[in-house]
Amino acid sequence: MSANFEKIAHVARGMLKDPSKKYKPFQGVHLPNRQWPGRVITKAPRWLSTDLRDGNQALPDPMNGEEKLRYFKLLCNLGFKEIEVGFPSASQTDFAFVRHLVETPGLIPDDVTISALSPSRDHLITRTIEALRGSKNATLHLYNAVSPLFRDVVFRNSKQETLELAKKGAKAVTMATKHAAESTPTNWGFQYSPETFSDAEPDFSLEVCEAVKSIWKPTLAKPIIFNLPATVEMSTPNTYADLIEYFSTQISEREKVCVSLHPHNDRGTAVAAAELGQLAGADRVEGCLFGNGERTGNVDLVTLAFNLYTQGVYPNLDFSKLDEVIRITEACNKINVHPRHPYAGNLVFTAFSGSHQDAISKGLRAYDDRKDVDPTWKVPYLPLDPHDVNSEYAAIIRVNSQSGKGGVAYLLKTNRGLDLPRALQVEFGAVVKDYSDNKGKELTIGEISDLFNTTYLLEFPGRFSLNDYTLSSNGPRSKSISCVVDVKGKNAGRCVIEGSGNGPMSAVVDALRRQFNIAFDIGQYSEHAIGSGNSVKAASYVEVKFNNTSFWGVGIDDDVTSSGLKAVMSAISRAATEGAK
Ligand SMILES: CC(=O)SCCNC(=O)CCNC(=O)[C@H](O)C(C)(C)COP(=O)(O)OP(=O)(O)OC[C@H]1O[C@@H](n2cnc3c(N)ncnc32)[C@H](O)[C@@H]1OP(=O)(O)O
Ligand SMILES: CC(C)C(=O)C(=O)O
Repeated sequence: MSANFEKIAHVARGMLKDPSKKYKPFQGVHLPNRQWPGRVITKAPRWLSTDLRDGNQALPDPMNGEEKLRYFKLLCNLGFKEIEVGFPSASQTDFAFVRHLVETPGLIPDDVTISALSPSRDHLITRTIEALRGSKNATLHLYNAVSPLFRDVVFRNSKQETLELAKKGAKAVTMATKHAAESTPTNWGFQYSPETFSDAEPDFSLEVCEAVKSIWKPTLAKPIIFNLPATVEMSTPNTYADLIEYFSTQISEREKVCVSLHPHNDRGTAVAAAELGQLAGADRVEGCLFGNGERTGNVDLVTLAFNLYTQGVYPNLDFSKLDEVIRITEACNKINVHPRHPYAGNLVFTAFSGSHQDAISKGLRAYDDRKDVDPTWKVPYLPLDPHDVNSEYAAIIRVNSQSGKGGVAYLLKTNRGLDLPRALQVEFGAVVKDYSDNKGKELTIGEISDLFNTTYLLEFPGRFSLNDYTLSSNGPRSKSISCVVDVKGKNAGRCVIEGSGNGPMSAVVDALRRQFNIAFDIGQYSEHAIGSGNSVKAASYVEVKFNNTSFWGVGIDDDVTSSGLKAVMSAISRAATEGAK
């Protein structure tokens, strides 16, 4: 055997220039009158989480009982009403876990149905029913593969033998559940999966399902679940939808049948297959959180749920605390959620690039301004409001050398309440870009904030800093100012400067010109409050112009006049430093 593997590995190395001899295109069902392309999904399907079965069987280290219980509780809290809790005939861990659920009062909510999977083998069916018996609601899930490949290679069975295997299993299930019902009051449901449905002849899948149905005899009140797995995803998702529509329209007594999907993600299109499958008539979807499961995984139920939600359809699953869901699934599965995972990855609400940040921050501002009259979510680049999954807006915008002024300004606004005028955004954006380019890494908000303080001399004063001031009025448009100014560098020391003008700004310009012979004009000026109540502060931004060169200054103080004067000192100190360079 090992010699064979070596040989295959040797022959198969490298991609073929002409793969057409080795790989054949999938032949789908002929369905010229297909209806699904014209439909829209308007309601959530029935969901079944198979995290504890298909997900668990695919883990390098399957969950232990404690982890399974934690996961089960999570699934119940999220709103799942059908949960496949394991493959109890496979291991004592699974069997004991299912018994623990059943035997511990209150663990399984009354409206939750647990289900367990069994191959079509008598002793395994008996053991599975042994595990489930006593649960208020339980689904016995029977499966056997029906495709030609499995018939030929795995089972070496004819079609007839495959059909007989399914019938034998179905009969064994009927017998065993009847027997179990004599001693325990379980409300039994039945599910059959023609495994490898996606690669089977559609008419043969139908034939097997009809045979199982005639044994289980579903009613309107107790429909049978036919779960039609894309055990392996075979082709583009439309081909799966065709198979589902074909099955859904051809199966007899459709009203007594729940058509269920179980898409795997081999081609990366399980989500699309599940959505098109619903258009094609399916009522129910099986999958796992974040797409865990065999190989490339089962369909991701989180993505499916949010795909509905962002079309305005409530999915009947509540992922409000998405961070907690991620934490628990990562801990139990020991597999991390990818940072780019739809809706859930820790980078999916994050923009580093300047034009994205600009559009997002404008979009968020526009949304905030109009949401009371029009709550429709329309923000560039963000299909979901991060608040709906408890994410902080601050996490959306992160800064590196690809970022622009808008993102930086957004962070200063959200983290420090500083609403920078556009021209100052441009100036400081360039400062941040230089800094991050040199650093070659993402900047934290702490670093950006420190850089802002250093650049605009908010913590360590520059050449000129305001110590105190007195303002007096000489009439309606005439003010005199006296400022105590600390000077660093040349002529260092403390001095008092005096001047007058039609307001405090023009008065301080006059005072600086008189005392230090500094001639400049005030360009743009703006101020705003930061915070509210007793702790309110004022932030002032001023542009000073020396000939054609402008420098921005920033001042923050409890007192609004003081913040303006500080902004002037900040600007002229920066000009003095730049002039000295
Ligand atoms: C697509 C899916 O995810 S299906 C679910 C798959 N999950 C699992 O297999 C997890 C748990 N499985 C197990 O623990 C084991 O495989 C068991 C307990 C079920 C069976 O173990 P074993 O008896 O040692 O059999 P083993 O796993 O080696 O091989 C499977 C055998 O069952 C047969 N088989 C496979 N599926 C089925 C089925 N649905 N119904 C009946 N027989 C089946 C195979 O043909 C093979 O038969 P063979 O021994 O005559 O060749
Ligand atoms: C048993 C079935 C439902 C399955 O897991 C699959 O085919 O992928």
